Amino acid sequence: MLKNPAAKYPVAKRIGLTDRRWPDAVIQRAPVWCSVDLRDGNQALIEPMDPARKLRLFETLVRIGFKEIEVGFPSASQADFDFVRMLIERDLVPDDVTIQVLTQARDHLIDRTFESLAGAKRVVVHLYNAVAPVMRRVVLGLDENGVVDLAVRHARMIRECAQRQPDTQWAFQYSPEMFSNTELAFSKRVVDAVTAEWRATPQRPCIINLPSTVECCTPNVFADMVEWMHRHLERRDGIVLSVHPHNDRGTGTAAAEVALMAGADRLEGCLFGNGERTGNLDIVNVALNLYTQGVPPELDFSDIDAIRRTVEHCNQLPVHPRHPYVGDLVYTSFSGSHQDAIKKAFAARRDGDVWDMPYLPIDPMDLGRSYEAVIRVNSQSGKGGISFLLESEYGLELPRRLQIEFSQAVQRVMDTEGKELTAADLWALFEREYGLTAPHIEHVQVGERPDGQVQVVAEVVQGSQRRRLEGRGNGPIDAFVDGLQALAPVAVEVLDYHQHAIGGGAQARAAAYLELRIDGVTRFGVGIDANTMTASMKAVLGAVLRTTRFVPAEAHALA
Ligand SMILES: CC(=O)SCCNC(=O)CCNC(=O)[C@H](O)C(C)(C)COP(=O)(O)OP(=O)(O)OC[C@H]1O[C@@H](n2cnc3c(N)ncnc32)[C@H](O)[C@@H]1OP(=O)(O)O
Ligand SMILES: CC(C)C(=O)C(=O)O
Ligand SMILES: [Mg+2]
Repeated sequence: MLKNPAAKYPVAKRIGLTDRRWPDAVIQRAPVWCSVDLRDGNQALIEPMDPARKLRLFETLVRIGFKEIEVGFPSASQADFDFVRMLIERDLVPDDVTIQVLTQARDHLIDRTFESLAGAKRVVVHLYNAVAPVMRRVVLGLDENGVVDLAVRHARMIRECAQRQPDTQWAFQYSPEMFSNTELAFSKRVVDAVTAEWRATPQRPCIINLPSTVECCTPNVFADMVEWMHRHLERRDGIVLSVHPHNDRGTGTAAAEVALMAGADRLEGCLFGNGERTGNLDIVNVALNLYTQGVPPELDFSDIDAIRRTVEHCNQLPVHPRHPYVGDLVYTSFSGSHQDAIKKAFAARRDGDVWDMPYLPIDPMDLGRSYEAVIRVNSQSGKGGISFLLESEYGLELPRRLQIEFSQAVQRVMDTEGKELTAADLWALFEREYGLTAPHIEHVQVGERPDGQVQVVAEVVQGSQRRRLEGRGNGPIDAFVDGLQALAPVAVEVLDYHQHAIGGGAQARAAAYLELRIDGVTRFGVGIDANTMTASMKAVLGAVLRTTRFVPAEAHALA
């Protein structure tokens, strides 16, 4: 790399718009959206879409709610020509949707374009030619007058072709290609000449589309350029001002948003940002940015994964796992402090609250995603994430000190295995750690003795062994602890007790969490059972068996 890049790359330009208004603007409504997936997106694919894929994507775009869809460059290839014919001949374009087709400013291409459009109901014919200095010099070999003449002659040709097909409702669009690399005064000159040729009026507006064909400046400079055009173009009230950002600097979304603030009415882009090189503007990104600021985007992404699958199938390109709003990992927190905040915010959330969720800019449910992937546990995670998964997947509401205790057990596993632990892994570890599978307690009888004390009789089943337990005390847990002495002679003191139901109705079970001091060591026991009392006894038994074993069975054979 160069020590002085300015020797090779020109220093960033400034527009000098000292009274710019866009920084204070707020986007209050959705722009007119135009999908260019089937043209700009398609022309950038390793293998352009076959007709079946094109049609599938077209139908998806319609379902999402696009009213303007650029369906191809019909003069470029037989495939694009045939696709346009198919849409028209099979009447596949809904009444509220307008198809758009692109053509270069070249006579034979315009003729072929109109040939493809015979019988169409509504069409935007999109004309472009390059206007940037490098393109004038190197590609077209024309001076400024020559480029204006090229644009106007072909704009006229389009108007005349359209007049010969009066049954179609025509609209015209012009793009000064490489607008972002062009002197503003020259862009204005070409555009004014084209809108004059098309006689643009508020009643018959045309679309002027300003492309950052190659994104080459910071978004604020692009915004200045758009605002300058917005304020200086002739016949502005007869123009729908559109922008077509690409993403070469990775700021396509920002450029589009500031362009809307600067006066643009319409955005062209592709789903998930497919398109030439680094892609076109990602329409989903901008639409959902609006949504998360309370503006209805007028596009429906309520099953975003189905849309992504279709787009991946049609483009034969994957969507990155970190892609905004849609990637596999974008609603997932691995790190402990994020998980802790998310868990607490979910617990504090009430129906009707505004969305104010740390680390989650949108409710995944709104896009048809679940909360399942919101928290995933690895070595960066803490108690919050672990207990969130046990609660959301298994209904366990662990008390805080148990969360701390269990997270240490999880961390020990993490330290040796270093892999992600799923909710099922955590559950298996929890069952093992707290002895939830064995032993069982059966035939529990709780009664009151003549002296007012409570008596508990139960059977403890461990593998093939059955052990009788009998004890008395001030309450059932006290009596159970007393009975346990004969099986496992340890000092047990109950420090704290939590309990809740898991599930509801006939299937409901109780979870009991007891914090005990056993021979001076503080430990938790966990019990789950259909019966509340049995759940508590299981919790005591589980905690005792975490510290000691039963005395041999022979000494206390079942009565
Ligand atoms: C920024 C964009 O996305 S613009 C859209 C770009 N999309 C595409 O190019 C995809 C479809 N394109 C194609 O299939 C072909 O390029 C075609 C059919 C349009 C033209 O094919 P060809 O006639 O073989 O020309 P080729 O592709 O080599 O294009 C270069 C010619 O077009 C001319 N040209 C390039 N841009 C323009 C323009 N905007 N207006 C007029 N002429 C142009 C060039 O000067 C060159 O002319 P020359 O042959 O006299 O030197
Ligand atoms: C045809 C034009 C609008 C284009 O795709 C671009 O300049 O990027
Ligand atoms: Mg483009």
